[in-house]
Amino acid sequence: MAYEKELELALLAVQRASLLTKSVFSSHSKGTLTKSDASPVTIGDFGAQALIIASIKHAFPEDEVVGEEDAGDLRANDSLRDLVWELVQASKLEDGAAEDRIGGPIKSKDAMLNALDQGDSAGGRKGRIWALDPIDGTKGFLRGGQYAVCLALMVDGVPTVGVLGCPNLPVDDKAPLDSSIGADADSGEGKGVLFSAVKGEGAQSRPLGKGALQEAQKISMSPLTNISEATFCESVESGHSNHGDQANIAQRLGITKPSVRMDSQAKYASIARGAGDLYLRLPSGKAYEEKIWDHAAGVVIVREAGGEVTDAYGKPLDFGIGRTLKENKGIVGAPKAVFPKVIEVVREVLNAKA
Ligand SMILES: Nc1ncnc2c1ncn2[C@@H]1O[C@H](COP(=O)(O)OS(=O)(=O)O)[C@@H](OP(=O)(O)O)[C@H]1O
Ligand SMILES: [Mg+2]
Ligand SMILES: [Mg+2]
Ligand SMILES: [Mg+2]
Repeated sequence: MAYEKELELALLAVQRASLLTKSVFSSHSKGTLTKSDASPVTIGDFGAQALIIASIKHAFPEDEVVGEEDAGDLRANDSLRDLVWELVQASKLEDGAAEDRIGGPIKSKDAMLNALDQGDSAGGRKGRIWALDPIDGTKGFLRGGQYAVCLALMVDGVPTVGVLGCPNLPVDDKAPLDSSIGADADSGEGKGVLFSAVKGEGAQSRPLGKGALQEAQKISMSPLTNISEATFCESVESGHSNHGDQANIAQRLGITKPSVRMDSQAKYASIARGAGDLYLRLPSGKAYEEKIWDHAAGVVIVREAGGEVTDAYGKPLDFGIGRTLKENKGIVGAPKAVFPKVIEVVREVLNAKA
């Protein structure tokens, strides 16, 4: 199998970081800060990024990383830095051999800050670059809703290996997807899934455990024959995608089921395993460049499960031009068989506004 070592490293690193985020949710003060774009970041985001980058650099020292966070706030705030350090030290896989394969514990506070700062790659079209979102859906995480730890390896600008850790999704791939899934105050007890895919090799899910990797099973998108029976997933925040346009598209497709709103790339995971069908993310109107770490892992997983993902105009997503998808607007994901119909209707709705 291609990229076997990269996949195992990504699965174990995402698993360890997902366990860190769960421990922040259940027992720590979350150390929440507000970033310059008014979005939240917590000690969970910092700790998860440091651990994952340390694992990548242990196994593949030459690889670059495009990560959402950096160590700036921690370098300026001693007590926050100490909180993250405590958290990082406490986050170990229960299986010693698995923990060793991802490099074991980070050696010092300085090493932790340096790892965090190594997510500073400018991205690009050449070579091996990892895209990392240590907590996607930070607002969902804070509420006890959906969030995801997201890691993808891009090779020459093409997402090639993708892993999503979704601690608050049900283990059962076919569990019904209703609108309560993205809601608040989920303890995550008995839940947690690791999704993964390698380009050309299919997509899988397995329970999110605490030690060695558990057995995986193949996932695939639902063989949707009647599009009016589709379930579509969208963001919780109306500022992140246009709920009005999305409702309009659903109506034109004859969809009567209410949308399922949830934070994070848990949306991609949910359609990839056939629990939902469509992912609609229409531009919210404000000038916004989608970040590659918000999509790269989910896109490989959906494609390998039998889906297609492009921007809202049907244009291929270009992950090779930097840290953002600046040549794309919005995102649409659907099973391959119905994708052309979905894009046709999305274009109609966008053209009607132009
Ligand atoms: N204006 C705007 N438009 C589109 N997207 C934005 C915007 N602002 C932020 N973001 C990014 O959205 C990430 C969360 O996306 P979601 O689809 O999960 O949105 S939501 O949280 O459910 O509302 C979120 O990821 P995290 O920061 O990792 O939580 C942001 O990177
Ligand atoms: Mg963020
Ligand atoms: Mg994100
Ligand atoms: Mg994030």
